[in-house]
Amino acid sequence: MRGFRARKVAAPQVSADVGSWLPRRSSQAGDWPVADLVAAKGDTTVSVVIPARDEEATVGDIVRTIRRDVVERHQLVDEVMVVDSRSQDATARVAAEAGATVVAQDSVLSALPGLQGKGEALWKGLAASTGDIVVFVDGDLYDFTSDYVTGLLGPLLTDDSIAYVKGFYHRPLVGAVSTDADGGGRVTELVARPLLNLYWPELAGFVQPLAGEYAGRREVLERVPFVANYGVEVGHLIDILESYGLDALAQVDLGKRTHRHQNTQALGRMSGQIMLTVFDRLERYGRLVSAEPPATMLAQFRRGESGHGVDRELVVTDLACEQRPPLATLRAADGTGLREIA
Ligand SMILES: O=c1ccn([C@@H]2O[C@H](COP(=O)(O)OP(=O)(O)O)[C@@H](O)[C@H]2O)c(=O)[nH]1
Ligand SMILES: O=C(O)[C@@H](COP(=O)(O)O)O[C@H]1O[C@H](CO)[C@@H](O)[C@H](O)[C@H]1O
Repeated sequence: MRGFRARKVAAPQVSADVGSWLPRRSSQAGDWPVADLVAAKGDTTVSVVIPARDEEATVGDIVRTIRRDVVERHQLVDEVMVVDSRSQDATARVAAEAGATVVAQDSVLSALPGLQGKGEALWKGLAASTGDIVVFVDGDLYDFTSDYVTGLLGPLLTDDSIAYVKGFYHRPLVGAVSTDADGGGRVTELVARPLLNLYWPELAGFVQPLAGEYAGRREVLERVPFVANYGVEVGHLIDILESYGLDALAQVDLGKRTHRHQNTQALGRMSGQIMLTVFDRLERYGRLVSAEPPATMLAQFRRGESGHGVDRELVVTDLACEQRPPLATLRAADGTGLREIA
């Protein structure tokens, strides 16, 4: 019998577009020295907006680090704002004592009914802040450094063709007794990355598509909707890709990110919110038309009082959420500057 010759099968590859985008639009925080950025800044103004719900343990150090390094020592950042997202703890006081401008989420654009969620906090922070460039930083970070801010600003202050920059990092999963060096980003690895690779393979090059640290030009951020809950990040990536193209997006390696982790039931709800956002965008951009809209109720089971025939507590969450419209449409409709109605 002739020797069996395995058919040479080419190794799977990302698309040529992603393959060329990766080296062209990826950098590291160290590529952007703060002195170069101050020189490049000119009269461009920069706001850092920190969404914070019950982050009294961490928000103060984040604000102090930003103020020390890139407000006082180097005049790179013009505004440090914390959006108090209906906190039940001392987040607002801790942030104010650290030197942040603190706005209560529901006090911004208060003529509108307030919504619950991270995206709502970000949208309100965008409306209340003033910078030409806005940097978003989560308020639950443990090893935050101002490199996060300079790294995200680098591409935006030096290349007008870039509209939005995502951070990426190694993401340890810090447990009570051990740490998994790359175990973090569970929703990213189990939900967001597979969905984006299946339906928006143009975004396959993003190392951390759900990164909570990112920055954008106000003129772009005010022209995209904000999903009010945890779907906000994936919604941004898809909407900005569709409206501005892949080359308007970039990413910067910020090293390592350690943050407060939610439990898996909470991440199950986050996953559902992200999936609903992706399904909404699939319909919106005509990439998939479903015969039936997805349901929005998520039933979860946890230890607790028995019921419904099982020795578990049944917890049902409605994952549906509103999407805040692009802020620019509010201004257009109102005919005044947002600042007046913020
Ligand atoms: O309704 C919300 C939910 C979250 N956050 C903030 O958004 C950031 C990221 O949220 P979280 O840590 O809950 O998400 P995770 O990082 O666990 O995915 C944190 O600073 C939260 O305090 C907020 O301001 N309002
Ligand atoms: O990336 C993820 O899988 C989640 C959960 O992270 P961990 O598994 O707790 O490290 O965290 C991110 O996702 C949220 C939804 O997009 C963002 O809002 C968070 O800022 C980000 O931390």
